[in-house]
Amino acid sequence: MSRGAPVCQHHPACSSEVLGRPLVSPTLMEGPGSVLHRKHMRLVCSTMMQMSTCRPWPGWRSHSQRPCQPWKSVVPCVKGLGRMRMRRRKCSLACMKPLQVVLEAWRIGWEGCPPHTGHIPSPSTPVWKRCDLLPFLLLPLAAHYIQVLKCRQQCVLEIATKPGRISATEDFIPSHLDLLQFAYSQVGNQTLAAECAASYLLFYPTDEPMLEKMKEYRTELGEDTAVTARQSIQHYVQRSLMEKKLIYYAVEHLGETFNDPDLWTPDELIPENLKQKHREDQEKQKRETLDVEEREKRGPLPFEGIVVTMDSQQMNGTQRVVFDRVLTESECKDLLRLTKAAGEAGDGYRARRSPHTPHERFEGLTVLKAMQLAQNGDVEWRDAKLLLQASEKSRKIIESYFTPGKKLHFSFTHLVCRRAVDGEQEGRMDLSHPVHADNCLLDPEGQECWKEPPAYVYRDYSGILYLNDDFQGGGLFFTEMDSVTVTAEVRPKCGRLVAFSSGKENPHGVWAVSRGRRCAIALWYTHSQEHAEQVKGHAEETNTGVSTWDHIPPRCSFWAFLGARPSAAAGSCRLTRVWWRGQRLLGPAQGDWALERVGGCLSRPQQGGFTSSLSPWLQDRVKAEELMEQRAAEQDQPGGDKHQGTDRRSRSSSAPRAPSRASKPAEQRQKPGVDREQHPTVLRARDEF
Ligand SMILES: O=C(O)CCC(=O)C(=O)O
Ligand SMILES: [Fe+2]
Repeated sequence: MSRGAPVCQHHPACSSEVLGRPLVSPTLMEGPGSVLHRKHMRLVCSTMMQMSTCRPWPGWRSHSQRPCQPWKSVVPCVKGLGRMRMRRRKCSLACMKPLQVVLEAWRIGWEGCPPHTGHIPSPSTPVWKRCDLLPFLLLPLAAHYIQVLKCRQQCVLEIATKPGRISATEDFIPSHLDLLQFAYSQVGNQTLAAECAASYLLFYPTDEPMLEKMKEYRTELGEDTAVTARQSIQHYVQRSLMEKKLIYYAVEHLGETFNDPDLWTPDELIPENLKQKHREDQEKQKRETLDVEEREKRGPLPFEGIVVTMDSQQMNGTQRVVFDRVLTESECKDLLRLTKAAGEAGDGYRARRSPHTPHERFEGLTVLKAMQLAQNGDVEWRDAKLLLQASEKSRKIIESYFTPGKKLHFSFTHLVCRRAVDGEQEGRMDLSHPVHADNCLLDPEGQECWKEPPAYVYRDYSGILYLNDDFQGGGLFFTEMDSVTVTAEVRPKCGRLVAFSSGKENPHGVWAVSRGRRCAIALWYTHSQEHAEQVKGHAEETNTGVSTWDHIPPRCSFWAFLGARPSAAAGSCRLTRVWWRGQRLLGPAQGDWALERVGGCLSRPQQGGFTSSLSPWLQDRVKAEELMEQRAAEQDQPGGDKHQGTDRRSRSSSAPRAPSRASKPAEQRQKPGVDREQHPTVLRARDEF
């Protein structure tokens, strides 16, 4: 990387350096094909690279495709720079519009003023023609001007935001120039490479690696050859610096605030009190980083018998771990029995049978669905309860390992199986689950992961608790941000829990399941109380006619409306709109579906097109736990069925059962003879929940 430390710490390629472990060893950092070389290739400019035709992906088996030559991207990259300039100019002009209006009004007022002072206007003169008041107009005008400057400063974010995205690429222009200088040097155009390097140095004048590069270019081009930065970049930097100076002056003296979009703003421009805050933020970030390192030296796990099979280091990444023996063979069998019912329920993926690949069928079961099935007598209570317990056990393990002392809440849990569709496996080249990150939208070309909807941005940790290994394929793998370089693989097996932080540091995917059925409990956790699956009273319903985002409680990240077509049959409702921070994600803005009946806070965005009862967002886990409690209370009552059904109690996992609704009397269906006492050995000594 040619960029220096201040930028480096914000750049994904350097993030592991910040965490204390260099991503690449120095020997790997040079020469074509080196890690550094590849990293450069994938930098910001790749938005414009034509890589889609030549990019392989994990699972790709054809040898016919061309290797990539990303430095061919110089031309689109240069074009990109031109387009960028135009967009920024347009944006700046738009910022000036309100100022022009005010200035025009002012000019009209000023024209009527006599050339000398001391003019006393008559009281009936309109305010804007009161020349004696003109000095007082200056203050609002200055405030207005500062707004214009701030607006212009934000223009860089507009050009750095890809179409369809909400968040901008950090340090966009300097990164672009950095890539461009590299690409030019690769194609042997040292003059333009040097020009780009000089332009880059306008942003980061003390950047050591780039200064080094400049020296090399000068030597290659001859000391007499003049190397200057691009004029457009010179103007841009000069003007931007001037704007920043004025804005920061206003911040210091007029109580303005400013969210500087640039990382390159020189330190000396920033007022002392802001610097102080900046330093404190950095300190905090450093402390958090250290905390992560510190946490690598973990304390004892909250359960006996569990082993850490692989840690982050062994998995070539950060915040990754594999635990074994989280479940016993018999527990896996019990849970697998539950998955049979999941096959019919088709829940968990919102009833989509093949959300990721047509070559596999996905069958899922949420904790609530499992409890409801148990209530109906379709599955065993103990199996449904085990699902709740296993997910809580995993939560405790993950919390104690990654975030001791900081509560992790459930965000979403489902038991999910992927079954290879017979006759559909021949020549298959896709994945069971494409490479993704769990809390952001992975953009491998841009080397970014966008933390914005529809990603589940509030997820902090992910866990997958595997139940079996009698299938072909189906390994979990981690990659770099490019989504192709595999850094670690995990083979599922009963009782194995893989856990990792849900962010961009952990892109992952699942190899195709080419034979059999692979089952696991997928778990996501959050630090945010707001998004916790189990917070009682969080979900709410209202009939108060919320119709715009302004009416929605600020603590809600998402808001959904349930509505019915005026002509729809009574009770047939569907989710008609979902809002996220003022933006509509789903459904029409106004009009034909406008008959909203109920609105409510969502803990996660609901993806389109499902029909449901009135409260689809009511928290699964709360309800599941309530059902469980209800069930336990029923059994505690004299005459409760804990005195019945000993046959079930004594049945072992190895004796297959076919739970059948028809075989049970109706009253027993509600309370099959299982209670907490019946499974003291299912989870071991310290397994209190
Ligand atoms: O099942 C697995 O191993 C991973 C699944 C996964 O990554 C996901 O559901 O987000
Ligand atoms: Fe995932």
